[in-house]
Amino acid sequence: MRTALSIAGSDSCGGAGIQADLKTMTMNGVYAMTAVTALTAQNTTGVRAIQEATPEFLGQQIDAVFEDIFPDAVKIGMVSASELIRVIAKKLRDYEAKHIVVDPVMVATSGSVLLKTDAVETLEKELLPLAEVVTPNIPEAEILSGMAIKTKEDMLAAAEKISKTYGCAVLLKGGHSINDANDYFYANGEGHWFEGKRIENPNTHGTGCTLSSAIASNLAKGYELPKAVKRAKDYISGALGAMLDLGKGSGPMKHAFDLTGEFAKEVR
Ligand SMILES: Nc1ncnc2c1ncn2[C@@H]1O[C@H](COP(=O)(O)OP(=O)(O)O)[C@@H](O)[C@H]1O
Ligand SMILES: Cc1ncc(COP(=O)(O)O)c(N)n1
Repeated sequence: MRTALSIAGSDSCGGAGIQADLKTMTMNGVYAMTAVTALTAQNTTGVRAIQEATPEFLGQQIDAVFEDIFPDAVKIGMVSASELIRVIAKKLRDYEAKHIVVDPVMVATSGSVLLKTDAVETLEKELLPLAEVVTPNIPEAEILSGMAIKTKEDMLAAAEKISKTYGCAVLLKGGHSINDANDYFYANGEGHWFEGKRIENPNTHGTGCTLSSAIASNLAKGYELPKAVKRAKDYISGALGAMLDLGKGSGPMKHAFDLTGEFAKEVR
């Protein structure tokens, strides 16, 4: 069985972070492992408190995983502090980790800041150059590219700039635009759109986490990056389309929806 490691924060309400990653990887037929960067006391209305792991303890979790069950892919989500980012980057370099997907989580859907301001630079310098693909949403891409993104053309320019600056592929997610759910993919000097049908579901807590861990799962299974992204888009559409409605705020998605076609055959 193929394996994947999520290095991310825990979300007590189960919709985002480590919990979303475990559900997504499992549903995508991959054995999931974790290294927890922080605990959050969080629900669908917001983040109430954050308790970071110490850098030493985070390093020990990563060692424990790599020395025993070497992951076929690694997804990195919320890492709030520079010291934690540095430990992750060092370990991934030392172990020569494969298929690294970086979701540069900065602000939760509810508006809470999940990455300290001074840590943005560390993330850019230390983690992005290790990534096979980075998956910013529009506000995150504005920070990484230093450009305002107001139009489709701005999305193309920002994705190209991020890719060329950090030497990785970029999937710039359009979930925050009004009319569609089209994401722009740029790699090796070429770009194209991954089109998604916008689903009228206000419950989008954990969409970014889910998409990035679905991409990591597909890379772990041996799919090339563009196909891994396409399948991850199909997965997120299924999870949003299952129309779960829980909690008082932006609720989580349903992962145990009926998988069809290719997916169903693989995970059975
Ligand atoms: N209402 C929606 N309908 C369909 N796809 C969506 C919707 N909202 C977000 N997505 C998709 O979910 C993925 C995560 O996007 P986004 O919500 O922008 O990320 P984040 O959670 O990091 O802000 C993207 O592929 C995006 O296109
Ligand atoms: C622990 C943790 N990690 C990440 C997110 C971002 O969630 P989203 O995918 O909705 O942007 C979150 N709210 N909590």
